[in-house]
Order: sequence, then structure tokens, then C-alpha cells
Amino acid sequence: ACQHRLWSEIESVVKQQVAWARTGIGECGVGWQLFAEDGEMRMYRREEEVDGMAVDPLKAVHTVPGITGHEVCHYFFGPQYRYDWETTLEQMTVLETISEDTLVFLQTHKRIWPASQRDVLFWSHMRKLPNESDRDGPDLWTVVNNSTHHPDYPPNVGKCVRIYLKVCLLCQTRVDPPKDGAPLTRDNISCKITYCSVVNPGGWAPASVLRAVYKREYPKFLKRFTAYVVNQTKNKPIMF
Ligand SMILES: CCCc1ccc(-c2ccc(S(=O)(=O)CCO)cc2)cc1[C@H]1C[C@H]1c1ccccn1
Repeated sequence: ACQHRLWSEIESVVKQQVAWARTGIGECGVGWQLFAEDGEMRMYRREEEVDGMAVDPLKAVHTVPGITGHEVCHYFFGPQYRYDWETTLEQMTVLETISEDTLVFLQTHKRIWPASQRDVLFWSHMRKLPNESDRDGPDLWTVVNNSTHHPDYPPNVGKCVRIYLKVCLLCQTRVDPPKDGAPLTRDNISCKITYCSVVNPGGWAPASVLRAVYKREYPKFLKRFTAYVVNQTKNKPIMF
């Protein structure tokens, strides 16, 4: 869908988000703090406010054995799976199918007391990226979610406050072939996942409440989502 109205925005946002996701936390600048750790998962955030609202950028890195980047992006992107792993989701609608790898979603998330309920409208694009560092290594896969507008769903009309987000899930598959030339199994693969997000809560919500929500919800989300992918793929052929 190269001629689609969103195509040029998608191209530039995907390039920008992938470059950001590839930047190691050490080169992301000052002020990043590790706020959650669980096994291989490390979650960092930086406290930032826009118009007095907390819009803390988040960057998480995780390594999960037994799955590929294509599989992680497939289950993250696919609307048919989202209610299975997105615990804060109340309602999800696909407003537009721009192409098989580009959808427009409208989602309402469960209300988090005392903040008012939120909704979010975003395009979601999945893409395979050439592995620049290792030409004959497996490709990278990414899903980028970016807030957008839709004429039929203007913000802040109903009960929900519209939030604005930019999310990038960047996945790099690692293959450690078995010594004896045996066929590849899920024991020989793992996936390095980088999840970046910036969420503007849209309307006023106490920074302390938002930060408590993010601190609780983000680690839960990444753990639950990756466990879901492991469980969905364990008895299926490997999707590279
Ligand atoms: C006041 C802010 C409320 C709020 C708005 C939005 C989101 C949110 C939306 C989308 C995405 S995603 O990565 O694009 C996956 C598709 O759903 C992640 C997070 C989360 C929260 C809050 C509910 C909390 C939360 C935080 C982190 C993960 C899940 N839920």
C-alpha cells in the first residue's frame, strides 16, 4: 500500500523508532533508571513531564528462549490474539485494514482509579528488517504502533480521555545450531526483544498514580505477553 495516505508517515516513524530501539540504554542519554528486573528482563524509564503530565519514556530488553522474532511480532500485531495477553484491554476494534501488515486500531483500556478511563487510536505496522550486522543471520522483525486520527472517532467525545502513544517492539532471533548437525529445534533458538514506549496520558492524571500504574503494569505485560508466545508456539513448527 505504497500510495496509502499514511505510507510516508509510517516509513519515517518506523525508521526513527527502530533506530531508537537499537540504541543501547548506555547511549540513550542521562537519567535512565532501571525500575524492574526479572530473570533476563530489564526495564528502564526516564521521568519526563509535558504540560505537567508524566510521559515517562520506557525501554525494556528481554531475552526469551525457544521463540523467534517473527513469532513474537506475529502475536503482538495480530488482533485475534490481543484479548488473550493484553490484560488492561476493555474493547478493541480494527477501524481500517490498510494492508496485511498495517492496521488501524481503536482500544479502550480498563479504568485505573482515580484516573478517568482512556482510549487510544493508532496505526500498527509489522515489518521484517534486514540483519545489517550479520548478513547471513536471521532477519529482525518489528511492530511499530503510533497514535493517529480517524474522522469518525474524534478524541475526548465520550467518557474516555484519548491517550497518545508511540511503541516499538524490535526482535532479533538468535540461532545456536546443534553441534552434531542435527535438525534445528526450539532448544537452539532465542529471541532478543526490545520494547520501547512513550505514552502521553492525554488528560490530567496524577503523575504519582501514572507512575505507579506503569511500574506495575509494564513488567506484568511483557512477562505475560512473552509467556503467551512461548505457550502458543511450543508445539508448532518454528516460524523464522
Ligand atoms: C493512563 C494510561 C492508561 C494506559 C493507556 C494505554 C496503554 C497501552 C496501550 C497500548 C500498548 S501496546 O504496546 O501498543 C499493545 C497494544 O495494546 C501498551 C500500553 C496502557 C495504559 C495503562 C493501563 C496501563 C498499562 C501500562 C502498560 C501496559 C499495559 N497497561
